[in-house]
Amino acid sequence: MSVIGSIPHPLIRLDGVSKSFGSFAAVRDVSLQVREGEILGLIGRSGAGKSTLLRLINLLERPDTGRVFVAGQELTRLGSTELRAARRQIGMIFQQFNLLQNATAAENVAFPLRLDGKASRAEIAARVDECLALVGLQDKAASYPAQLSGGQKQRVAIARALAPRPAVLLCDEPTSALDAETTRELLATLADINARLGVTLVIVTHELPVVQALCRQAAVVENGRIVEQFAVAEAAQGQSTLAREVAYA
Ligand SMILES: Nc1ncnc2c1ncn2[C@@H]1O[C@H](COP(=O)(O)OP(=O)(O)OP(=O)(O)O)[C@@H](O)[C@H]1O
Repeated sequence: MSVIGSIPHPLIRLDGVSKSFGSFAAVRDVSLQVREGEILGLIGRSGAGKSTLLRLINLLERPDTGRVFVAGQELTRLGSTELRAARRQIGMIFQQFNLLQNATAAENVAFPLRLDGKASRAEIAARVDECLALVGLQDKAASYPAQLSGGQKQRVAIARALAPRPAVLLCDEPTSALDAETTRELLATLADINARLGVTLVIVTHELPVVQALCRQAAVVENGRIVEQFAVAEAAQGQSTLAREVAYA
């Protein structure tokens, strides 16, 4: 099923992707296209397969069948060295932030750049400053994760994900551990990153307000399939009751 129709030169394209865990089919024959600069929400009930679908985009989960393309490259054909290089195009953030606890905010942001081994110390330091500024955390460069609030930790995670200048940012329930006010601020930061840097966002959430606040497109995931896809502005006018039911279930 092609849910966003046929987009010329989509930035992300999944073709007939399936993934099972043992005998359980978590994602079933999903096809999806995401245009460059898009903000797409994947919504649905717990266990519907949203996170698995997201992780198939950067091959954190390898599909059993189907093909995955990002920025014109078929990831499902790449060997491990090429895949590592291709993944620089794809940043990711998680519900529980996944920061290195024994490293400062600046060291966390520098981590992917150090791993990459291409930039000089001075270049890394400049990029770290830039990325912490993007998320409004320059003054926390020397703080450790334990000294930061949940919202600040997620901002460090965003800065770290952006450091290698990805084209795509995958967000797996990025606000589920945050209160309402912090959620609003974080979603504004993500919208700003999309607008200023043109980074394409794909965000998994079970909260419809998150989709309404941030996304332009939404896809409803149910039993491992995309069962509905819609433009969020239309849904706000009351055209998608299914989405509302699913998200609030
Ligand atoms: N590594 C794994 N091994 C076994 N089963 C898994 C694994 N990852 C996911 N699953 C199962 O696949 C199904 C889909 O999981 P997934 O995390 O993609 O759902 P989700 O829609 O993101 O739900 P949630 O919001 O609860 O995370 C669930 O039933 C889950 O238990």
